[in-house]
Amino acid sequence: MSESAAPVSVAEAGLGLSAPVAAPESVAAATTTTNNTDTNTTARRPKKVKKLNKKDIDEVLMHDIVELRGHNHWDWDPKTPAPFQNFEELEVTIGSLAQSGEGLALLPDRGDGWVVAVPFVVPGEKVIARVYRHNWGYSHADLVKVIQPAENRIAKDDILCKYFGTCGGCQLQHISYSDQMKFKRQVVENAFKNYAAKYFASLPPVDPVAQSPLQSQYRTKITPHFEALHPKHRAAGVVTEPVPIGFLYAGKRKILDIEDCPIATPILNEGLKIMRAEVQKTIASYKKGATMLLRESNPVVAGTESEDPPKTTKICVTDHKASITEWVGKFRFDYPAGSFFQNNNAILPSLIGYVKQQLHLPLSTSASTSSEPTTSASTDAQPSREIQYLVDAYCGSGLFGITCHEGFKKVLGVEISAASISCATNNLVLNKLSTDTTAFHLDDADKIFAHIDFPSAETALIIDPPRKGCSDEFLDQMADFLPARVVYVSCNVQTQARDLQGLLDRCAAKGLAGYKVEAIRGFDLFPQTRHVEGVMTLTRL
Ligand SMILES: C[S@@+](CC[C@H](N)C(=O)[O-])C[C@H]1O[C@@H](n2cnc3c(N)ncnc32)[C@H](O)[C@@H]1O
Repeated sequence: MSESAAPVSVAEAGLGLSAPVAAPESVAAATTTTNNTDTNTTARRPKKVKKLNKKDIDEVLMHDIVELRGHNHWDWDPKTPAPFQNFEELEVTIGSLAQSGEGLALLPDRGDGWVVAVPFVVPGEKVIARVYRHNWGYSHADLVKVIQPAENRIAKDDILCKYFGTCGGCQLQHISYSDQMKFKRQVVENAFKNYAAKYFASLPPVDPVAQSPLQSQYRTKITPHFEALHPKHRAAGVVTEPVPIGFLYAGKRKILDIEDCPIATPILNEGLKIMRAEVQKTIASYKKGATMLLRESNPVVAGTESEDPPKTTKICVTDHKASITEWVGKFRFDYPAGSFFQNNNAILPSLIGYVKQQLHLPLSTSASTSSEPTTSASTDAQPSREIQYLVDAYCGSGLFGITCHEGFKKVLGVEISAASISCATNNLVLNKLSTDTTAFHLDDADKIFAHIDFPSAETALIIDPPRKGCSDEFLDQMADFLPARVVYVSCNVQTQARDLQGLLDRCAAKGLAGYKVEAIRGFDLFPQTRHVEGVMTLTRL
């Protein structure tokens, strides 16, 4: 990271979120949110984990707490008791926004500088928070009331969803979309600062986050839950009132009844109404609760070739095994409803266009351009002369291998799920790609290079692993093979940054120059939530 792009807090980064100001009339001056009750009085010390995984959200939060507190939190005495009564209500001023989307408030006079994490707030705001769970030097709290809202808090009437602040699905609807983009850029930067710390000074500035064309009605998959009736009521066939069907409350393992989700596509909300009615009618037949699946699809006969993408009608599919049909630009993908596919179709053309550009950056020159992502998945990117082969690791049903195949002599995808590989192979046929030049293999990505005879100096590698990131074995073999270009796509920027450091460490241990990081950029696949997709491009030195 260059001097000029030195890390700054979210407030400093130009969000204008820091100064507390008088409440405009229209602003929600009082916001009551979740009422968590699972308090304990002893602080829990998280293990300082070497291998970050998706459960380590507390560890990621610690980095934000250290930044706010200004001294090393890892030295904090774990025996320090939480300086609060159970469910104590406190007036606090929010100092920064953590990557979890929670606001952090430092209480210098409590417990040697205790920190309180409060959801649905904006830096600079003065709020009443009720603490309910204590960790190592910080406590989680519910937001009780905003007493001095920030100028840029979205007015209550303009907030997208009436369940915002109660539902655990979205964290950011109370801040504008442009502020969400600044926040997410900072999340990406902080991930590299904290998890690729050894190499942070040499990284290029993190590019602005690419926006989603749709900021609501974008999710093509939702999974609402419901609980079964109490056994006593079920046995007696007594249904006193409808069961809640929806998503988890913020901070609680309890289901909030939701009849409409504004970030889901319209057809999914129509499907949700029908499914909710059916579940209520048949609730007595459920011995256990369940998670429903609703996925948007295009109405074509699955597996058969068809014309151009249909422009209008969509359908809602609820059977896990049924086949979904989805277009990304000119490419068609069929896959089982229950398997992985990206959930924001609207942004995929620009994500794919950007990945194509990055794959084909010239190898020999410094290509640290922060070019805007293109808007079409069929971008005619010219292949660099040197790169001829593409490996798509963790390929799923072939999204990157198929959409990015142009300009490569051969493309090979590897994936551990047999169902996904069979879809990827079928998708080759549907898109009329030659199976001589593009192929998908069922295997563990950890053994990917054992089967590849592409020359490494002419090979580009796309990595798109699950949230836990790459294994040590995967990084070992990557450092042995040394592909000329790597484009790493990830829904977890912390594990992505950790893997960068792991790869560069391995190269350094072999006395190799390793890789130059060309670009790091977030893509907003998840508007209104704290999540961001990271894309990082590397060139072998
Ligand atoms: C985030 S998804 C990406 C899929 C695909 N690139 C896409 O965008 O649709 C990660 C994929 O990695 C696969 N996967 C998980 N562990 C794997 C492993 N050890 N080897 C190969 N594939 C794996 C999962 O089945 C899943 O399809």
